[in-house]
Amino acid sequence: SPVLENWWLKVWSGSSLESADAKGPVFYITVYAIITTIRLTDATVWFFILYSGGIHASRVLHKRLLEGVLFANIRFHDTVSRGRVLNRFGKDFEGVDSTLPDNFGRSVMLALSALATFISITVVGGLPFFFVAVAVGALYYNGAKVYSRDTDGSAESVTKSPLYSMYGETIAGVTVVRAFGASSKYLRDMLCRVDTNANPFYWRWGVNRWLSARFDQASSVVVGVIGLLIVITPSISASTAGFALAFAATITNTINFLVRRIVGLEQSMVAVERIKEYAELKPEPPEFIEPRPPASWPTKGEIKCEDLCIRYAPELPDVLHNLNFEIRAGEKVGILGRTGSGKSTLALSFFRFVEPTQGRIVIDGLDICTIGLTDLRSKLTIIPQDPTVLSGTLRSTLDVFNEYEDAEIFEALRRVHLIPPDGAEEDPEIVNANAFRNLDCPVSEGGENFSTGEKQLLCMARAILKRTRVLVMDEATASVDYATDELIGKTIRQEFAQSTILTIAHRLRTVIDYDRVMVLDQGRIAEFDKPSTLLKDSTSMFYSLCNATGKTEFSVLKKMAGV
Ligand SMILES: Nc1ncnc2c1ncn2[C@@H]1O[C@H](COP(=O)(O)OP(=O)(O)OP(=O)(O)O)[C@@H](O)[C@H]1O
Repeated sequence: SPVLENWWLKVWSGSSLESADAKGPVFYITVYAIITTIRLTDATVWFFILYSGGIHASRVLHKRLLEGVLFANIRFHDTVSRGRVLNRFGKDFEGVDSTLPDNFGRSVMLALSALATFISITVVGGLPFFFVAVAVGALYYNGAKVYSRDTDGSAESVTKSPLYSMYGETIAGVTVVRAFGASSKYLRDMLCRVDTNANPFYWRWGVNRWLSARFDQASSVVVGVIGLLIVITPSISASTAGFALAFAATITNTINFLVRRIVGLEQSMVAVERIKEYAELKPEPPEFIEPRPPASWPTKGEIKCEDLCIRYAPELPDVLHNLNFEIRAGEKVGILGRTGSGKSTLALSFFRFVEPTQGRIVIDGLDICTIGLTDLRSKLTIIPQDPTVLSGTLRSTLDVFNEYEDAEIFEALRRVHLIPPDGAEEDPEIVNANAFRNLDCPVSEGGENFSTGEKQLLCMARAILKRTRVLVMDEATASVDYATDELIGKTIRQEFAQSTILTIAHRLRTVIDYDRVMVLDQGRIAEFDKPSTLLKDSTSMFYSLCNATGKTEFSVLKKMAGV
């Protein structure tokens, strides 16, 4: 269109000189208006198509990224900081949403415009103009190469992740940071990271200005050379000369912006590349595998571990070494061992958060690696070390899938002693103050409005509602007082009388009356027997663990174990 407009201006300006039957100004203005209207409509449609396409691409990419990150294996979440993930969803998507379509559209438009300019100069001016155009092109190309090399768009993105990470971590740990009087240190660190992140931006604009200055110089040369050519070529008409000069002046501008847009496009594509990297992460195994296990699986809760070896990543050493054991249906087993002996890893392996590198886990005759993750995880219950409660209401926390009646939920809360048993005498003021009586009571982010012990009890109530055949508890009552722990212990034994229970415990009282205890030592089973049998053997590790609790506690433990 600009070429058409300029061409028409040339025709118009040359008409009175070159032809006898020149038309009136209304004719020329009308044609010029039509050309301009076409140009405007064309640009509007072009940008509409471009932005609709951009938004569609963004949606597709966002969906893929979200699925990629949500279904990525646990190792990814272990090793990649939240800041990096947030950066992909934030800054990188901003690039795809807003700058990518614009850069793409304008790059194409400017490239076409530059091409049209080159062609018109050549057609109108002949071969000398063509050679000048090629020389100018080479000059610009050289500048563009330096510009592209020096404007590394990824630097801005890469330095943003530590900023996000630090922001998140500092906000989450603000009380600890203040308690240690480290606020100013963190502020300084944060400002350092902001500087590091702002640096590439500053230099990018420096390079932009360099490019403009360089191209302006080139522009002067081009206009000068064309002016000289016009002067020494008397055969060129005044309108053609004006046309060539007008284009020479605009071409520098066009190419300047073309180069900046192409480099911008390159940088926007870096964002796409980064999003694609996370969208194509190795996912966890499938949710469902046909044939699916029977709906009633596991009916008994028999567990068999055969030669089980677990490691967190191929490059890391084994954490569990060739474990072989069997747990009978309905058996209650306590798992003990020093810190780092692999207790939590064993618990996680039942849910395939870490996959066995060797061996297998069989529950009721079914190798758990042969079934889908949803089927597996919905049939077992884990109460993890770190109680996870999401924001919402008490009801949505306890009954995530909206499956239970209010009465059932209250019953579960009663069983974990968050509300007193039916018929118990209560002070009306306490009744009103007890948040657990109201299922619509708000639960803030991460359950911050509850104590850790209360959160553990909420997780326990959730498990009671679900009531599965296999229950794994990882220090589930570590933050609960002794008296409540004992009451919970009783509840668990009643509610899960038919279920197999594996309990990781630091408090020996929790597991002392269990059927058997397994003592792990550096990822190997050191002892696996009845607590009373192990207590009778003064050389056993279990005996020394109990003995280490002190004289009084040791005699209580012995009594509880029936020794
Ligand atoms: N996500 C992880 N990535 C890599 N190694 C891990 C990971 N989690 C645990 N480990 C390693 O596995 C070993 C066993 O850890 P695990 O958490 O199973 O011990 P634990 O007996 O449960 O300890 P604790 O009693 O402190 O909870 C440790 O040496 C630890 O370094």
